[in-house]
Amino acid sequence: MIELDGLTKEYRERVAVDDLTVRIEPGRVTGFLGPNGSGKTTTMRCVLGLTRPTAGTATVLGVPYRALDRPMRRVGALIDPGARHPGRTAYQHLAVLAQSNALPARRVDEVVELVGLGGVAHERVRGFSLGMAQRLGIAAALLGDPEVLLLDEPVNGLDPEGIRWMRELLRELAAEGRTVLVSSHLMSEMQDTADHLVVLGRGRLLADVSMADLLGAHAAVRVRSPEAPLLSVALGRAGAHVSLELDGALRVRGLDAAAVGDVAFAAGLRVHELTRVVASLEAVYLSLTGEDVEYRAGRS
Ligand SMILES: Nc1ncnc2c1ncn2[C@@H]1O[C@H](COP(=O)(O)OP(=O)(O)OP(=O)(O)O)[C@@H](O)[C@H]1O
Repeated sequence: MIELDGLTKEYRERVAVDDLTVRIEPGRVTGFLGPNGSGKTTTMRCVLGLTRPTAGTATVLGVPYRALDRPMRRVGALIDPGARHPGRTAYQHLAVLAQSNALPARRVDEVVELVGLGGVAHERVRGFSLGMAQRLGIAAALLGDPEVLLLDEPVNGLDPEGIRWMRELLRELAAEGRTVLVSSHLMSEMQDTADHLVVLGRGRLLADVSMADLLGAHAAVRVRSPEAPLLSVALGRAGAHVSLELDGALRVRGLDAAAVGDVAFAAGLRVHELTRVVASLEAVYLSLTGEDVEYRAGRS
């Protein structure tokens, strides 16, 4: 469990995190979304005691991070994968971390295998690709077998196989009852990975919602009928919001597919297609954050 209460971080003339109150629950993957500069990394840094909040509190497992006994056994983080000694091998890097945190040396072998770095564990980190460096960062985060994980863009640099591996790993970790907070800009990936979403815009909380509820609220029904104008009127009378698609089909909100079929039947109108349309997280996210994007190409 991670709890933020009125968390605020101000830099000289910029509010990076603005009065953020939210609980990140265990047992599920929580996606942490927001446009560039919306405060995700700053929030994670506050939780990890790396950045001091201007106001408010961030606790993890009920206490501030710095008050945790043996923190690596409780909380794992991937926040700055570049921060490591380039002359060390992956194995040495993890062994130093394990030793300085009183973790058993065998755990190094376990996490090296877990993240798929077995073949390159004795190569210097200097020559690692972005994806290999990410895997090493994940290995370090998992070293203490922690209950809570904070991962800042963990799929950055991973190839499709790596992305799938990461998705399965995060889902397994959450299924084991851990708290998993993960930021990403890859919406299709997030849609397949996260159970819950926390969305920021300019440091403020825009949404704290389950994936099912968010996408369900934007679901629609697509219906084609040779009598579309009449069907549109009938659906409107039944309380639906109806719009016309480019190919002449109707897009219906406010009624599910069964209800749309029933309305058509009751009105004696023929239906040639009836499809439930699941919203994409990308579309919903863009409509949610549209006003709160700070950096946008081509904006005057
Ligand atoms: N050390 C710092 N000094 C001054 N401003 C900072 C500092 N760290 C972050 N900021 C500013 O705070 C805001 C939030 O940045 P942050 O990195 O937390 O956003 P983010 O949501 O993680 O962005 P991205 O998706 O691009 O990684 C940005 O405007 C950033 O420029």
